[in-house]
Amino acid sequence: MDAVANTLAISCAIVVVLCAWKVVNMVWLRPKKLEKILKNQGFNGNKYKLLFGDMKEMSMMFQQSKSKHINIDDGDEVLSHVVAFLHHSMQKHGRNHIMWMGWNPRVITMDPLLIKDALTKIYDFQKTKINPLIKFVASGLVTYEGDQWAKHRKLINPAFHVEKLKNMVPAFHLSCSEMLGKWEKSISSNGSCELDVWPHLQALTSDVISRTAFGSSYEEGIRIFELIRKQSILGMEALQSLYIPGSRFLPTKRNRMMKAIDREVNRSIRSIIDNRLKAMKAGEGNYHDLLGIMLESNIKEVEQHQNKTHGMTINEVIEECKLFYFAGQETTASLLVWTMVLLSKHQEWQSRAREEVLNVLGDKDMDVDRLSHLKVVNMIFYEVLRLYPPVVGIARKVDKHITLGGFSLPSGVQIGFPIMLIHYDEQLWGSDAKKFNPDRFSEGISKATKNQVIYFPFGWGPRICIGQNFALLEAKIALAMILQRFSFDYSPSYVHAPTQILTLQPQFGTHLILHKL
Ligand code: HEM
Repeated sequence: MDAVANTLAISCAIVVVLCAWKVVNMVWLRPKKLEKILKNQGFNGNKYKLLFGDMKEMSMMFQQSKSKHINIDDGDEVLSHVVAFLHHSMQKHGRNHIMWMGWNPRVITMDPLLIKDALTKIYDFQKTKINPLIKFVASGLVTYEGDQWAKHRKLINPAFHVEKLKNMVPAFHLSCSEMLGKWEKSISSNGSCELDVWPHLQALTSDVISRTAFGSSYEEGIRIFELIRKQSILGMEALQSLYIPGSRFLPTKRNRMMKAIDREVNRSIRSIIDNRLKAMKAGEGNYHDLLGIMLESNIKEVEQHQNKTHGMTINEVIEECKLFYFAGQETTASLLVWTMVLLSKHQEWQSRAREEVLNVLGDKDMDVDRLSHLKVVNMIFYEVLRLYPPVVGIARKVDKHITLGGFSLPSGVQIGFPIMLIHYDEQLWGSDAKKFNPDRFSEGISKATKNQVIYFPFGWGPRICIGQNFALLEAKIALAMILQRFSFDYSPSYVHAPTQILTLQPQFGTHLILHKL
């Protein structure tokens, strides 16, 4: 008996020692080893701090920046407001440096060749998984790797073909008309009104996703949008704090809320999909929406290979639908809101864009071919996406030893591509980098960037945003319709405070004066 008890005690002791060793290795020995390897190659950065790395300082700087109002004309102020920690650490440690995401080192690079190389090799440089709670906010295609990613990308691609997008123009148009109808009602007898356009633009892009994804109205999807918006705020909070492995299973308030929201969103989307599948079986309805095209592409693939593993499961389809809301809604609202802000500031560009819209479209119907002639509007969008990219940075990680541009990156290292810092960089863009100048895009993106990867608001390489044409078409229609009906300017109560809540958003709304034309 004693022998059994002894063996048990020794086994337990070994397990405890092994676990303790694993934890010590994870939070101290391994980070210190990686720090040494990276420092020896010239990457400077703050010294690794146990468990938190740079997270505490990052969170503190984020909170401090939130309480400040900034000068729209001062690019450095904008940067130190939006990406406070990164901006500060790049100034302190150089263009290629390291920062600590908890116990994981992240190499931040401003080098276009490294960016190009890493974003092309998608099998070597994979998405970072910082906090598993983020899966409640964005899962599906954006998070998959390898064969699973390739399969989903192939199945979802047809939904975003330009030919399919053409069929969605009436839905874009209808959503915009409804929003502008509300704006018109707010106009007072002097022909003007003050309006916070931010919630209206958010409602517009929600409405558009609802109609184009599900062919249903915003009213039906309203609960889904609200829930997904709440979920992104909780997700952003989770991202700001250190993730302790396994803590997602603890019954904390945030965990419980995120799980409850997720259950409810899944239930709502499943019911939409079930109804759709029934309608498809009965040969009813139109299948020109994202869900219809995705289900059709899925069914075709399964039939072609006579094998269900070639298609997506219903749960996977639900994840992709959630992703459309998340990835497509706030991002496009962000593009539109910063466009209105910058055109309020730069009235000459607002006039040029309106003149073009009236010349090209007049009172004719919107169609994709006519919209493609809006050159000035395009240049304005490119410049807005440069200065106010809805996604301010992306990251990857390496799971095995990789060489990148002569640097040796051991397994466990992450790489950060600070989109916004790169877009503002004077070495890459010239001395007017921080100024609003759509003319730089007058001969297209390749000319403006001299064919370097220094402009990537939609990401770059095989994993480039699948919805970029969708977003730009939607934004074009919305801006054209706004310019046809209104001119706009800042209200005295407008406060410029772009802030990152997963996407780049106006912290205090966007109060503008609208004048009916
Ligand atoms: C102005 C609007 C938008 C911006 C700035 C934007 C930005 C981005 C960026 C930067 C990425 C790459 C992320 C990475 O490489 O880590 C991405 C990927 C993605 N975006 Fe967008 N996006 C926009 C609109 C949309 C829309 C409208 C949809 C769908 C309705 C969408 C769906 C996706 C998806 C599914 C991915 C993942 C692609 C993959 O991994 O293969 N996005 N987006």
